[in-house]
Amino acid sequence: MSKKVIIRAQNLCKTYNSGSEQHHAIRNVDLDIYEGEFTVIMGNSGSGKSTLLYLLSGLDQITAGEVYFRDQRIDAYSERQMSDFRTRRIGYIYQSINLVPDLSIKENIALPGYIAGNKKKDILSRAAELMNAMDIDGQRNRLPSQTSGGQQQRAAIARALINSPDIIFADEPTGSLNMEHGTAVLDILTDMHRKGQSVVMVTHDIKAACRADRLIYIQDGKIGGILEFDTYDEHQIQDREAIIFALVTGKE
Ligand SMILES: Nc1ncnc2c1ncn2[C@@H]1O[C@H](COP(=O)(O)OP(=O)(O)OP(=O)(O)O)[C@@H](O)[C@H]1O
Repeated sequence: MSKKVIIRAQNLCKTYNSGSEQHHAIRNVDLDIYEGEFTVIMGNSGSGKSTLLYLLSGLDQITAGEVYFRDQRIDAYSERQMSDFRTRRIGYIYQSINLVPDLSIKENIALPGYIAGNKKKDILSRAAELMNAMDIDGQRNRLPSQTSGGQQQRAAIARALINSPDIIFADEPTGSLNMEHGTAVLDILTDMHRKGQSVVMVTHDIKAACRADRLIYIQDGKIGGILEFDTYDEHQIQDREAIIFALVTGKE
């Protein structure tokens, strides 16, 4: 069966201008992200991973090239279409978690549902289902500051899922977590992917990268290599780690 493309980038470029200086962060990238796959993006610090994630998800404007979501060109969207795309089609998980400090865990999770204009009853039942799945039911009425980093990141994942997005983008979702919490978050993402969710995750962590169906290595704003794997199986983790390590160190 042929794979379906969910996000396509063609000749994608991003240049940052700071004063008289220009920095070409993404340089002529052609890339397909497939429906239902767990795609991982790796690369050195400053190689352009976060920038690429922002461009593929429509969170930042491209300098040149084209970005497609299925057959629609998102870089040509009107402001209204883009806002609708961001609210309904994608879920974004930030390394810094980014929960609203004055809202409870439940209110944070529900917020994008209200922004999308969904019915309160539906939002609350979906939020309850997600809090249960993320094991944060007991924290529902607490402020983020009254919960652990792992619970906050699980709440951020629930928030990203509230509108049942077509694709989840996660920028180093385990970066601020200890190993136990980080593994729990990876297990949740892997489980979502097994149920058919398309996931794109940036990570520095080779163990986390082992969850990938497809690994994209970014080097100086270009694609430096791509690895394709079979379905993730914990028993193959050491082999997979060695393959990823060889790609990453061979390119540095
Ligand atoms: N707003 C900006 N203005 C100017 N330069 C920027 C801006 N944002 C990023 N850059 C530069 O673009 C390059 C790519 O940045 P990006 O954040 O995408 O890298 P990254 O691979 O995600 O890095 P890290 O792993 O350290 O998070 C870097 O050299 C960075 O300094």
